[in-house]
Amino acid sequence: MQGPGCLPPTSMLTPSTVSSNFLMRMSYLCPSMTISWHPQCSTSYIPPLDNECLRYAAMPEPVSQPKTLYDKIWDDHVIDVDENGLTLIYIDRHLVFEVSSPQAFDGLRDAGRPVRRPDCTLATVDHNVPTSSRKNFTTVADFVTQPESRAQITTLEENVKAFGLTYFGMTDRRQGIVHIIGPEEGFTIPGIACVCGDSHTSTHGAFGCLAFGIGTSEVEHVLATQTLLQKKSKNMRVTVEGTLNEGVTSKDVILHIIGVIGIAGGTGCVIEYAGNVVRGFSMEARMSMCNMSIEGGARAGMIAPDDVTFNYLRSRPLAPKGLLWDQAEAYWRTLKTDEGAKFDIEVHIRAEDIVPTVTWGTSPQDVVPITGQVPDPASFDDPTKRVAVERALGYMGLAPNTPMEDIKIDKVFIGSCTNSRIEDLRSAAKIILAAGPDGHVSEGVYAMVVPGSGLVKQQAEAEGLDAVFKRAGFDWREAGCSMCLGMNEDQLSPGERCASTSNRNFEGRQGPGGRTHLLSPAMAAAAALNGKLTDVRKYLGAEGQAKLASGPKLKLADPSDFLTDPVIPPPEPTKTLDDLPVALKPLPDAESSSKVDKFTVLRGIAVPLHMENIDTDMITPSRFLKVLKRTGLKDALFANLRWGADGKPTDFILNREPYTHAKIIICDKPNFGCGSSREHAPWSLKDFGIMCVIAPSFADIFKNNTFQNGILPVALPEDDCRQLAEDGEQGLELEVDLVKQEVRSASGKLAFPFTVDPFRRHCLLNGLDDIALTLQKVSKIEEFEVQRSQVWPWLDGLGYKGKVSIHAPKQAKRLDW
Ligand SMILES: CC(C)[C@H](C(=O)O)[C@@H](O)C(=O)O
Ligand code: SF4
Repeated sequence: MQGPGCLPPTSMLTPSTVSSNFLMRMSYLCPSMTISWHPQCSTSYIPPLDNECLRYAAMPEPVSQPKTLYDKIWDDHVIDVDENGLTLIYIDRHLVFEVSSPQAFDGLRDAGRPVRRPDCTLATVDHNVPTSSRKNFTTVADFVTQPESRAQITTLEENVKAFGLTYFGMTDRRQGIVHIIGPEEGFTIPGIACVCGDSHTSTHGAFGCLAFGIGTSEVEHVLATQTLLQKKSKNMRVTVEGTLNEGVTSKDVILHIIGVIGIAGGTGCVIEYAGNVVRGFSMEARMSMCNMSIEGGARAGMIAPDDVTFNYLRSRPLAPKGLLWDQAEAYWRTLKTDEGAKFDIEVHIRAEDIVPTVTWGTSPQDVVPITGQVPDPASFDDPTKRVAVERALGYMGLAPNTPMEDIKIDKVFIGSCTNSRIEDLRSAAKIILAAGPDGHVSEGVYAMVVPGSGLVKQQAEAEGLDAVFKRAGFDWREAGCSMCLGMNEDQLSPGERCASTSNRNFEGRQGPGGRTHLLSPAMAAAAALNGKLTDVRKYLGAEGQAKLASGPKLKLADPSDFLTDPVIPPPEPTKTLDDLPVALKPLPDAESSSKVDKFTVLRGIAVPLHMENIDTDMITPSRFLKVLKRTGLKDALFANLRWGADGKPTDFILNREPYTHAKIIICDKPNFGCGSSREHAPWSLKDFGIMCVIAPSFADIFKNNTFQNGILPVALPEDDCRQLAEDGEQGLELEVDLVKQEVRSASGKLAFPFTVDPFRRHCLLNGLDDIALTLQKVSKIEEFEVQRSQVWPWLDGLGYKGKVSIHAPKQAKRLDW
């Protein structure tokens, strides 16, 4: 239907026939043009039209290659591309929290830069917050007893005031895990580029947007410029078709997928999840899936938006409203992979093959059906795999071939950004009710439920879920990351075994020596009731159904009843640089947070490591993430391997001569630096003196983070790494020559060429600062922002005045790129 005031069909553009890029291109060509959408018929029209506009509007769009969802979103964010494909992309939404931001704000302060788009930035506290009752909360200073946690929280509070950012603090009922609150508030919407200094930013891709984790240096880059320098990832599609078995949730599906593709299976890729099973999932279930894309090594995960997405978002406070909603929805409906679009990797999963799934080892890929057994290392032909399984079983305290259902547990954790949403809590509560009035947490087991946000908690309480949990002996807590990584008091003790709905089971993840089994919320509830890992289907049979039917009835509450807090523009920054408290004054030059040293040729002792999938929890455990600076992390490097429970040095290789002076790591197994985006991992490497890591492959975020800190990641074939590691074993030096792009042994016997992205090489060779380079393109950024406000007007946040100015950096930087 054509609405009144619409243009005649020849100049009428519907979102399905014309791409936003085309509209954008036209508005570039004809700058006086403004673009609007007609609310009733979702038709784009262009008033006022002059002859030039009409000429372009009448031009057919050039026939283009079919595109994937990722291609479309990527293309809509490109500001500038260099000859090597390095692209400056615009970032629409930035979530900030206390762990990965202090050094970034310091960097801004040091350079005299403001936050470019406070209207597109949202901050909260989650990792460090205690989850004990806040009934008697007065101040952070009184409530948070752990001094370093308190310092991180108060530093963020000072920073949001100083820089004028919207903040959900500990007294705000909207506070919660950063990946829960973004979607909950409608801050996350389809089609955007969304980042956060946290690897599980992939969660937001469930809305059909490009969402990925970044390190602290990149957080600073986004705060200062609202852009990022990125290389486009590969397209990967995982299609799940068929009918799910009883008791199988999206958590089981994603664990199964990671088991199939492996922890590095998605490296260098953005995964699109497709198929009837994914389409049938709720937004909560989709978020749990996309959340764990990073555990499959992918940069991001995404699902095309549809009615499920729109229905979830429509009433959210920060989602567009009225005419803007109509415009946005029309655009969002174009965000799907075109017929015939090419994927670099395609994976097909049969839903019928999936049963309730649980991990047995220390990597998210170590999955097994709950009906299965602990694997036997002897059954692995590949010696690397066999050694990895032996190590994992040793850590987990498990004997080969033990039936999974025989494994006793000490603790149960229902929470984390994977599984702490309302549906997760409902599904756990349903199992408790299906156990009948006698259903109770097994003796000797401690079970906790940590809702993902204050609003999830309130909704759960309105639905009576808290009463179900409490009656069954669960501890009902306040929102936060909690035992997912144990930065607050919620931790496992050494040797304790936990059934956990979180996403990482790395060594020491939930506390040094703690043992983690990943599973769904329903499986976690079943484990709590039984005291051991349990097939949830035992509670779903006729008996369970009867108990459910005769038990207390739960009412479903409407989330919009709780989303009633006023939505207000971000506050004005409260401070100028001169009024900042001493702790927030610019850092002295020596500690400046955005300085990169030059890297040309590095010669030094190379420490050999022979483990695959070395994760960043292993490189720098979570208890060292509480620093406010980038330094002081020398002893944090591989801390759980280097220091015994008594604090004394172990015989780990980095504690032995000559490796205490190592400058290079030579690892002969793939996927170095997987897991969390913590930049503390490269910081601790640097503090120890390691300036180069050589390995067969690297996880994407870790690799970016090393470059940002002047550390060179060199990828060489496994066999070359093995030969170099032999020299390392003998305590011989290696030479890494970035000028010639070659690694040589000291004897000159070995010489292996390598390649590095030309831009990154140039920056390292010259010690250049990314942010200063990006700011050279400020006019292109401004131009993009003007177009963005015209084509996607719903993306400007509240309080955006349409004009941002960037202060000149305090010190002159080298800008010769
Ligand atoms: C602290 C943060 C950088 C980290 C991440 O990136 O994932 C954390 O959330 C984690 O889960 O390990
Ligand atoms: S993975 Fe855990 S620690 Fe990291 S953001 Fe999610 S809940 Fe927080």
